[in-house]
Amino acid sequence: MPPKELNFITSNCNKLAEVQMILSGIVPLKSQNLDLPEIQGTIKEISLDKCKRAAALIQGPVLVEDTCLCFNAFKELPGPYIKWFLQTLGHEGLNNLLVAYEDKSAQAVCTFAYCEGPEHDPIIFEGRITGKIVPARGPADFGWDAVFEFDGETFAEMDKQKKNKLSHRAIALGKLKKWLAGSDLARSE
Ligand SMILES: O=P(O)(O)OP(=O)(O)OP(=O)(O)OC[C@H]1O[C@@H](n2cnc3c(O)ncnc32)[C@H](O)[C@@H]1O
Ligand SMILES: [Mg+2]
Repeated sequence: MPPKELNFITSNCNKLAEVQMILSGIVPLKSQNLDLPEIQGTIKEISLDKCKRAAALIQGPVLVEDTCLCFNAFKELPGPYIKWFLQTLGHEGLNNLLVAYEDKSAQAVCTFAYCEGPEHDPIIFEGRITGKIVPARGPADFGWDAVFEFDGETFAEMDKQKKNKLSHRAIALGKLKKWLAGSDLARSE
């Protein structure tokens, strides 16, 4: 039997709110608040491992997501370690890291992984958007949104609906939606 809903495992309520908005009317979404251990590795390896851990814990189908912020001048670091960089250095510190470089461009990368259960291989959906790192503007309530500028606006200044149409997360979920449209999961709604 195909699952009738997606179970998004995340400890981040801001991510959850965006995923709820983007998937609204597409597929029923439930969520469990778990902060899963994250390995070191490539973006793909981290998401695959996170998904397998979640499926083993929940003993059922799960959707997980990992977000990276990759500075091009830093050859894509901090990447998956952005959470710890942000927590330690703050918005100003992220800007200071790039002071010595002319290239302030950065890629926001969102990688969803879905699997049907502990015995199944996860499927990956990635979304990527290029912007630049700027001094903070707008509300500081979601991660690095205030220092990531895309098309003249930081994500924090941007209307939520607009962010959720064009963001790294929207691009990744666009791929997930296409996959759902061709799968039993989408038909089971
Ligand atoms: O439980 P999980 O889903 O892992 O939630 P998390 O908050 O630990 O998230 P990550 O491990 O993916 O770390 C990504 C970091 O980037 C931040 N972040 C994620 N998506 C973002 C977005 O769209 N805009 C700004 N910051 C974001 C988030 O707050 C973290 O500090
Ligand atoms: Mg995390």
